[in-house]
Amino acid sequence: MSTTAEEQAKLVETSKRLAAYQAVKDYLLPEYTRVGIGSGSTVVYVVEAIAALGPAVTSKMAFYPTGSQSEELIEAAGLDLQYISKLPAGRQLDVAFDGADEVDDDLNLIKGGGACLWQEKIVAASAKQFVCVADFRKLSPSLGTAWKKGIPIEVLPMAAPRVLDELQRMGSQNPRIRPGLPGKAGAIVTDNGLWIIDAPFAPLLLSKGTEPGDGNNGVWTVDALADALIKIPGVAEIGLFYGKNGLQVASGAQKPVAAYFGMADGSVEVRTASS
Ligand SMILES: O=C(CO)[C@H](O)[C@H](O)COP(=O)(O)O
Repeated sequence: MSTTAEEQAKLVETSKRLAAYQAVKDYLLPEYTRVGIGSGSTVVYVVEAIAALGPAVTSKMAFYPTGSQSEELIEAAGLDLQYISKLPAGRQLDVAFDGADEVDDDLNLIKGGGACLWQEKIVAASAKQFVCVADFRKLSPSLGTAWKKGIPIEVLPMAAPRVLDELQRMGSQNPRIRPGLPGKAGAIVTDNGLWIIDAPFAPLLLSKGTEPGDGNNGVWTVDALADALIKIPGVAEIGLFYGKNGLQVASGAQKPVAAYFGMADGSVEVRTASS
């Protein structure tokens, strides 16, 4: 049976909400005091689920945003807004929730569809546990399969032409500076005053158990590509969240400990990191 675009959009929203409520139920413990809040449309439901717990649970918690959108979400929900820049050295967030544009079988992520990737990575890596929430469209065997717009890369504007050249040399097909939203002339400007380049690559190989793909034949493993991208002069941060997961390192993990997917049949699929 075919679904209309409107029905499909409703299904997607329902699945985002299901994933968000389940993730909050499983990972937001009442004793927690510091919580990271990511960006995007799925995180709206995370904040809704948290606010629904009421002040008896949330009043002892501080919430740390990943940009101006999540700042507004936290404030509008009446939750205590704090900043990661004020988190004392040696302290971590108890948990951080965020969405993703694509999630592979190894829980590597593409993020940055909403242009918030740099702060998102800092907040995720500042948390003891990073939990991803998404709808069924984000599940993918390998990054670059479902999300075709390219890997979001945050760049210093003056370096953008050189970065584009280098990305093409690395095999990216038609990397582009992301334009501003309707009504804004020129490039999109991030919360950090930088630009975003979207760089499509051929689907990325999982790093685990694979010969390192170094791009020589146009094929990269996630880790090899990420390590190469972050070294390009002018690149501030990349939208690949990769490397070790939160079970393997005490802090600094970019990969989630668990990813929650709202499915089209109304169930929630949970994928957890293996050690
Ligand atoms: O990385 C992000 C923003 O930079 C978002 O988490 C990602 O784009 C997913 O967004 P949505 O929940 O709207 O699908």
